[in-house]
Amino acid sequence: MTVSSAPGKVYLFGEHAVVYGEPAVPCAIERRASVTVEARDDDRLRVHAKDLSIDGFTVEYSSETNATPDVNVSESLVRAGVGYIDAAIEQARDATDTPDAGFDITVESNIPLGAGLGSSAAVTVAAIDAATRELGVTLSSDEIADRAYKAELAVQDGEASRADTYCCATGGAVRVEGDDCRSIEAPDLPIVVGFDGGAGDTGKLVAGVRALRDEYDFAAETVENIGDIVRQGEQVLADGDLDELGKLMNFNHGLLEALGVSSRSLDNMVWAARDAGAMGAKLTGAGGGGCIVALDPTDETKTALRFTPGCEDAFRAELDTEGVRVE
Ligand SMILES: Nc1ncnc2c1ncn2[C@@H]1O[C@H](COP(=O)(O)OP(=O)(O)OP(=O)(O)O)[C@@H](O)[C@H]1O
Ligand SMILES: C[C@@](O)(CCO)CC(=O)[O-]
Ligand SMILES: [Mg+2]
Repeated sequence: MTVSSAPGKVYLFGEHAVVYGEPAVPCAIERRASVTVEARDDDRLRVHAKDLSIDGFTVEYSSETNATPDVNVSESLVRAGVGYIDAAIEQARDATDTPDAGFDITVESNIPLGAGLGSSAAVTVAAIDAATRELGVTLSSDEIADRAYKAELAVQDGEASRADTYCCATGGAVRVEGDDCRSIEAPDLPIVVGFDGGAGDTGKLVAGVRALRDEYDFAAETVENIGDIVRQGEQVLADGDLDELGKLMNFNHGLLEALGVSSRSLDNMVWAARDAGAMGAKLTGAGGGGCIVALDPTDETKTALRFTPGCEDAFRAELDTEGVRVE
């Protein structure tokens, strides 16, 4: 039996624009997904994901021949739920040259699903690490990141950047621009996360931005402008100027809002954080619902968020310097 875990992440800057080759800066946070893998004697997969809740149902799913999930939902919905695990196992089989390897897999996570904290990347990265180790192969974190990116690409219909998967495989703060992925230095960041209890569909939101970008030149320019914010933000991060970092995060949120990926509850939480004195606040990840990230060294933002209608949870998130690891 092998257990691996990987962290979730927040974006300081650059989500969505990173899909079109602009740079982005995600940071791993101390919330992890953990995947337990046990090799089977046959070629079957049994996935037990007790946290997996899509539109209010929980599923324990086995992809064994003729097996059905223990809930009354369509096969396609369940497939969507376990798609990242299936794609991760495909990568692990390929990496170990064992196309018929079967596994019992258990996923446990304290990263909210579909909420912009990179739960899909964390689950995919941890599953690839655990399954390959279970078969006696140890991949470098760069190779795990590359394979996890390919798995995300497959599930998200060919629309994904390397940012989430590289960040959660490597840990810490990273910079991703196209295929160029690297770790960067970051000062202590007083990160506060607000969660509206909801989720957004990454694939749909990315497709929506692509449609706007194709239709309007100014939407394409908005994407490029996000890239300009990231380039400036990198310098500000290196200087450790948190007030300026916050201003740039606010600007980034405005442009994401313009691209149609915010929501009323995300905007409410962003404004509650700013009113409470946060240095800056923005949505994180694909958007549509889910989480915001704010910078505030005091407890004011966290407290204000807890009293904000539509905010279900608010917590401080420490930068996690460790990426994927075997437990
Ligand atoms: N605990 C878990 N157990 C099983 N599958 C999970 C778990 N957490 C996430 N997943 C998979 O990841 C999917 C959510 O990924 P999605 O990319 O939509 O959101 P996210 O990664 O949380 O947010 P973002 O990509 O915006 O950062 C779930 O539908 C499921 O397939
Ligand atoms: C929206 C997006 O930029 C980030 C999702 O966490 C998609 C991606 O980079 O694959
Ligand atoms: Mg994701």
